[in-house]
Amino acid sequence: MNMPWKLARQTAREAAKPLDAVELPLPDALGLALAGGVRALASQPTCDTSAMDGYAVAGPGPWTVVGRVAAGDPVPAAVLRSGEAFAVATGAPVPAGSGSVIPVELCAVDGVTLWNARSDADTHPGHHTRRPGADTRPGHHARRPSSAHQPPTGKHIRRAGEDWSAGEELVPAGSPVSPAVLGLAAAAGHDTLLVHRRPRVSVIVTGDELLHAGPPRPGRVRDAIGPMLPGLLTGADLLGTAHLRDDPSALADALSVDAADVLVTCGATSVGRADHLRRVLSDLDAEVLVSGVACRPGHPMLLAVLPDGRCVAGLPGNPFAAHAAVLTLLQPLLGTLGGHTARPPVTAWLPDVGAHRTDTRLVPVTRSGGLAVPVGHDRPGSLWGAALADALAVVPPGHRAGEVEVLT
Ligand SMILES: Nc1nc2c(c(=O)[nH]1)N[C@H]1C(S)=C(S)[C@@H](COP(=O)(O)OP(=O)(O)OC[C@H]3O[C@@H](n4cnc5c(N)ncnc54)[C@H](O)[C@@H]3O)O[C@H]1N2
Ligand code: MOO
Repeated sequence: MNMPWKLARQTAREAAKPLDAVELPLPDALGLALAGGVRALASQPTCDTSAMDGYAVAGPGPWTVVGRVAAGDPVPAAVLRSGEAFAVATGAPVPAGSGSVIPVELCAVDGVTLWNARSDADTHPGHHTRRPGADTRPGHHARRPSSAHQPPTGKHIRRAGEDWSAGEELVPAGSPVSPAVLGLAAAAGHDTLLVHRRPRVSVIVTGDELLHAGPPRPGRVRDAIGPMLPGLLTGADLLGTAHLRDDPSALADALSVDAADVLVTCGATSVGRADHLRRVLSDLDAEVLVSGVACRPGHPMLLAVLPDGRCVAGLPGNPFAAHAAVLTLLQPLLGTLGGHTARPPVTAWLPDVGAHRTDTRLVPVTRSGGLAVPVGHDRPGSLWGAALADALAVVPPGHRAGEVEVLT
């Protein structure tokens, strides 16, 4: 009795535990799952910092410029008093007592005297914003901006801890380490991250009829699964691919590769004379968790656990059936081993494609604006449809038109 498709996926997700956690330098952690939450080692910003090139000011203007601070400088020892200003660069620490920062393009400066030129222009039409160094002609008081306007407190100052505080959890365990997570972790003070190690996979392709180069001919077909698999082993390390004849003892030997966490077999899942997988697994005392799934294509797929804990994913020999089995069983298993939290399903609206009465159909589609469009060419032996598609739509038994899950 074939297992319902949803239950088979769930079973695969729960078939193993996450692999060991390892501390890796940031670049090596890319794509792995966090084994612990990323906590900030320091607040951001660590001190009150200017968000603009300009002048930090205290109290109402005009102000006297009493100092200067550049990016990379320590926090100035000075404490600004009302009527004082400090020239500041974007990213530089502002002195204690700073009420706000006035961007340089809104300032007028004459020697050490600073005005907020924009407020002057606002209240005295005809006066224009002046850049520092522009001709403000000392002594020509009638032409000087003279407003006592005080910019809103805190304007253009990034206060200490405004983004996050030291100790705060920024990204939860189980999240994938994306490029942005790497940048965030560095910003928060980390040189390394604690992540789950990547599952190691060995692939075993079986079949007397398979060719690995050149055109197919009557009785011989090109191996289409071997070339497809590496790109589908998301988040895993492929140790190697063995090509075997239809020979049970060779299959049993290949399944004893103990460097792998997961062994992926291709072919030999069915009931023909040369289909030895189930018998070999039984001889090896494997526990078969999934033996057939109620889905089209791919129903002979299987999942087993060897006595030493290594998992075996059995992909059917028909190439599109093998693709369906990877998305149904192998990817959820690899996700769990790699410590990845399951992501919520992605859905799209699919027209009526003719559901199966008892089995879930996996249908190659392209997606556009929430709509899934079947691409056809979806016979089990052909990867043509899957190659044109950007997802497989999951069509439950009896489904008509409507929203369905899509696998990518
Ligand atoms: N009596 C039954 N026969 C079959 C059943 C069944 O229920 N009862 N199920 C069919 C379905 S569905 C599938 S899928 C296949 C599964 O077969 P196996 O996993 O045992 O694989 P093979 O028999 O070796 O090959 C099936 C088919 O695929 C071609 N093949 C195999 N490997 C590759 C490869 N790496 N690249 C390209 N093509 C491959 C092979 O030449 C066969 O044509 O069983 C059905 N039979
Ligand atoms: O797995 Mo088979 O049809 O479903 O090729």
